[in-house]
Amino acid sequence: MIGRLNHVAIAVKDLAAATAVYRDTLGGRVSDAVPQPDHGVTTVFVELPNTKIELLEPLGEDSPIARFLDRNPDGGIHHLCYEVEDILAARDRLIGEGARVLGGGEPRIGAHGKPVLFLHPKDFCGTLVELEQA
Ligand SMILES: CC[C@H](C(=O)O)C(=O)SCCNC(=O)CCNC(=O)[C@H](O)C(C)(C)COP(=O)(O)OP(=O)(O)OC[C@H]1O[C@@H](n2cnc3c(N)ncnc32)[C@H](O)[C@@H]1OP(=O)(O)O
Ligand SMILES: [Co+2]
Repeated sequence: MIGRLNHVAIAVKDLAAATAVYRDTLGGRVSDAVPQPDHGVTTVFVELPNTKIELLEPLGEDSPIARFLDRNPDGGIHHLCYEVEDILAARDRLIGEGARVLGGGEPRIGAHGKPVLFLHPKDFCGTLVELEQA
């Protein structure tokens, strides 16, 4: 079911500083910062030859990454995003296997304009998993 690794997300308190680290210190190719109000984050993508790094900063009052950053004030790896051929079929299969699909199970449009879902970290080796329609 899961396919390509679309991105690895890193949550940070200071997106500009993190972007400078990936651009200047690591020599990465970074995108502009894009506010994603529906998701409560602002994103920067670092394009790599084989995948992407998604830098995330909280946006707004009840950002879903706020408590993660309280627990990890220096930032940290927040989630992995895998591509799937059919996100609704993947969702139904996962629910059938007892996995917790977050956000009521309805896909939402993510940073790449495609439907995404999130799976509870407690069901996936302590790792927050995002699925993106390929
Ligand atoms: C623009 C879209 C973009 C894209 O790529 O398209 C994005 O990626 S948007 C990314 C931001 N949005 C989300 O992350 C949505 C899904 N996430 C959530 O709904 C929450 O983050 C949630 C429910 C996974 C956790 O929220 P919160 O930390 O506030 O809940 P708790 O404090 O109750 O934590 C519960 C339990 O889970 C552990 N936890 C939380 N986050 C993570 C994580 N990222 N990785 C691993 N574990 C995590 C937390 O430590 C708690 O464990 P416990 O043992 O009970 O203390
Ligand atoms: Co993501």
